[in-house]
Amino acid sequence: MEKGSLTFVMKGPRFTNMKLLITVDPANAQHILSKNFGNYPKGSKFKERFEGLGDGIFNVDSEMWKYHRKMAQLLLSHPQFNQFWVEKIWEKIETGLIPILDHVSKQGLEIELQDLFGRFTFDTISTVVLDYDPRTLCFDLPNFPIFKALHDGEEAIFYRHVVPACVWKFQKWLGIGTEKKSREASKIVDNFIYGCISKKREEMRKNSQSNACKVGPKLGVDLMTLYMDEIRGSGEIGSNPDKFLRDTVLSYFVAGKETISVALCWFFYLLSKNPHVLAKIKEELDVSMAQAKDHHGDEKIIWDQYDILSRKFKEVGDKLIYLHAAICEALRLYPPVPFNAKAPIEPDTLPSGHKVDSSTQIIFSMYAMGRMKSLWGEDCYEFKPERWILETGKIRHVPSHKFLAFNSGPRTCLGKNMSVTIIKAVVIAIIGKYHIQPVRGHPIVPGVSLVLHMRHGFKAQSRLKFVKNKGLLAVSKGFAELASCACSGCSKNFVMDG
Ligand code: HEM
Repeated sequence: MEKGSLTFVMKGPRFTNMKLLITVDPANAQHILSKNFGNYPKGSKFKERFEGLGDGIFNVDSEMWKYHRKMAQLLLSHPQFNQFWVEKIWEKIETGLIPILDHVSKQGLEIELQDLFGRFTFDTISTVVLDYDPRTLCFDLPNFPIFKALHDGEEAIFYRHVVPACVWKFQKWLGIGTEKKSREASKIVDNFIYGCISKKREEMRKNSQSNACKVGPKLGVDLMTLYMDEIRGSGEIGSNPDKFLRDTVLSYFVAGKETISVALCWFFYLLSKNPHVLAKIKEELDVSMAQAKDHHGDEKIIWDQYDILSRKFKEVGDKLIYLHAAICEALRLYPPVPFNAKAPIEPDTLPSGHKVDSSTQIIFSMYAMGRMKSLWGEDCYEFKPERWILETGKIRHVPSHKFLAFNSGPRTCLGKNMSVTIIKAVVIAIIGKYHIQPVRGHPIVPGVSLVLHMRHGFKAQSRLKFVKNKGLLAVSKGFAELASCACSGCSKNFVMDG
């Protein structure tokens, strides 16, 4: 594609009236996502394919979309919200992720990191969105039906993108294939979310009663509390507030869960293939930690003191320019959302000269755009964080219509900063203490779906790092305190020999 035009047109079988325009041209991206934004809403086709998301932010246009965007911005600028989710993330790292990595490292076991990171982000997103931690991180990585349900839902949506609408609609009518799975998945997801909604209502009721007599626990600063507070008596959300809340919450799960976990997988995979980048990240981290230590003289910061790491995170995290660049670089090569689809309402001519109308399905391939010599240079296939750093040492600004990982224009991802911060926290917590390596011979290739998963998962081995004069790092503080598993389902005790 790169040698010729950056845009080409494909027609589907005659009876389907399918017309696909596939583009990797940044000028087209800028035109569709920003300059002529009004002509490219999500539209009815998108809504049909993603119908399970109902009236959540992903699926809606116009006033409803503005309403969701306003609410999200209200939450993101809430003074306590930032503190709330950063604390929750470190808590999850300390009590969920690290004990499992300690365990597998000491026992010399293999671990499926895609699954592990998926559980970590599920618990984290659930806490941030619902103020409820489902505690799915467990030594045995047992099955939670909600994971399969989310996976089946995603598969069905992807399927709807690749077959003509008449085919999947017929399957839906017959109740077979991915459509059948998706219907069953919906019930599981609904049970989970509606359960959380009623629990939250009960908490709010108790809270308002106890507030009347000025005692009682404070409610969290999560997304659902904010929406519940806002929509009381609001006419903007239709006649079924619980259905509206369910759609809203589900959209955030879809937005955050898989995207961050696959970003983490590809990041650690790239580090394992590029030890020189890992060494530079560690070096930068050591310098920042030493500076933080100097500022707080008496505190001795070591890798397994997550309480101190988390308190210093704001101070240290923002200074980690090389790590930030490495994260952007990984997202360039492996964008968690690998493609995006759009269609115009009115006929239009794209900057590439192609004419489009409402029957044209426009597809951007973010995956291909991240690997184009014309955009990134001859070394575009290399993992080179340096390309993101200016001579002044600051992060280079790359226009979002060229680096589309977080979308561009008015519908830019709202979780961008949060995602980068979560990835930074996990990387900081892991690299100082463990060597992560893919299991030899395990195939690592991208799958074909809405999200850029590793098709066969990420089987890895984790070894405890050897530190000069200290020998193997001790079992983390979090784990030493946790003799039993921290998940919600098993009551196993894991007694570790130091
Ligand atoms: C590495 C992680 C992430 C990546 C790569 C990513 C990427 C994207 C992309 C490509 C879109 C545009 C989708 C579309 O138009 O169909 C998007 C939208 C969105 N993202 Fe993210 N996302 C990430 C994490 C998150 C997180 C953690 C949240 C919040 C919890 C979030 C919230 C949203 C929301 C609310 C939208 C819809 C914006 C709108 O339509 O106005 N994202 N994201």
